[in-house]
Amino acid sequence: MKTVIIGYGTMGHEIERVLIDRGHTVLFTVDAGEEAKLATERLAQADVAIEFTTPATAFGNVETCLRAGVPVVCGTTGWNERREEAEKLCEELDGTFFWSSNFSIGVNILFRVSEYLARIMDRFPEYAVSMREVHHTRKKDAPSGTAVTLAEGILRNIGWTEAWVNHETDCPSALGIVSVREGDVAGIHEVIYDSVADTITLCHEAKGRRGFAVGAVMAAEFAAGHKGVLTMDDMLGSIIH
Ligand SMILES: NC(=O)C1=CN([C@@H]2O[C@H](COP(=O)(O)OP(=O)(O)OC[C@H]3O[C@@H](n4cnc5c(N)ncnc54)[C@H](OP(=O)(O)O)[C@@H]3O)[C@@H](O)[C@H]2O)C=CC1
Ligand SMILES: O=C(O)C1=N[C@H](C(=O)O)C[C@H](O)C1
Repeated sequence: MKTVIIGYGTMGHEIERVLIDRGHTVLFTVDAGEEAKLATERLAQADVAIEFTTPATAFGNVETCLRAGVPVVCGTTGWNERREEAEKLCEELDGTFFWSSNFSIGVNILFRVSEYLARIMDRFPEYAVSMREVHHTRKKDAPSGTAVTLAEGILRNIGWTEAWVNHETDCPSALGIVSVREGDVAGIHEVIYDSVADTITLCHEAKGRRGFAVGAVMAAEFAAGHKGVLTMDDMLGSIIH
C-alpha cells in the first residue's frame, strides 16, 4: 500500500514505523508548513493518506484528500464541529473517509463494554456517573476525543443523564469529565459510577502509542478497499459486538 502521512509529529512517526513493519511504502510525509506537498497530482499517487495533525488543520487536510480522490484515515481529535461537513463532502465526492477518536483495539473494546454497562446503569439512578482522562501536556484539546465518544455512548443509554460538562459536577443529570494534563502520559480513560454503597470503575490505560498506530494502519488497509464514511464499527463490527 502506498501511503502519505499528513502530520509528522508523535503519531506520524509511530505510524511510519508500523507501516514499514507491515510492508507498506511511505510515499512522503507532510508536516506544518509543507502543505504544498499536497498538490493533487502528487497526492493522487497514494492508495491512502493517514492524517494526525491538529484540531485547526484536520478538516482542510481531509478535504484536500477527498478532492484528490484519495481515501483518508483521520485520527485527529478536537474538530467535532466540522466532522459532519467532512462526511457530507465524502458522500458528495463518492470518496472514503475513516475517522475514529481512538484507533486502539483496547479502547474500542472499552467503548462496547461502557455502552453495555450504561444500559444496565440506566436502571440504577442512585449512582452518579463521571469520567476522568489523563494525557500528556502537549495535548491541544480537552476533553479528549475518546472521552467525548465514551460520554456520547453513556448519554445515549442512560435516561437520567442529559449532557456532559468538562469539569467536576454535583448535578445528578450531568456527566462531569475531569481532564488532567501531566508529563508524557499516552492516555488514561476512566468511567466511574459512584453510590453510597460502592464504586464501579472501567479503566483503559495505553502503555504507549503503538496501539493507536497499529489500529490506524489497520484502518488504512481497510479504507484502501472500501468507499464511504467508515468507522471502527465497520472494521471490527463482526469481531467486537
Ligand atoms: N485517534 C487516535 O487513535 C489518536 C488520536 N490522536 C490525535 O492525533 C492528533 C495528533 O497527535 P500527536 O501526533 O500526538 O500530535 P503532534 O503535535 O505530535 O503532531 C502533530 C503534527 O502535525 C503537524 N501539523 C500541524 N499543522 C499541520 C498541517 N496543516 N499539515 C500537516 N501537518 C501539520 C505538527 O507540526 P507542528 O508541531 O510544527 O505544528 C505536528 O508535527 C491529535 O489531535 C491527537 O489528539 C493521538 C493519538 C491517537
Ligand atoms: O492526544 C493524544 O495523545 C490522544 N488523543 C486521542 C484522544 O483525544 O482521545 C486518543 C488518545 O487518547 C491519545
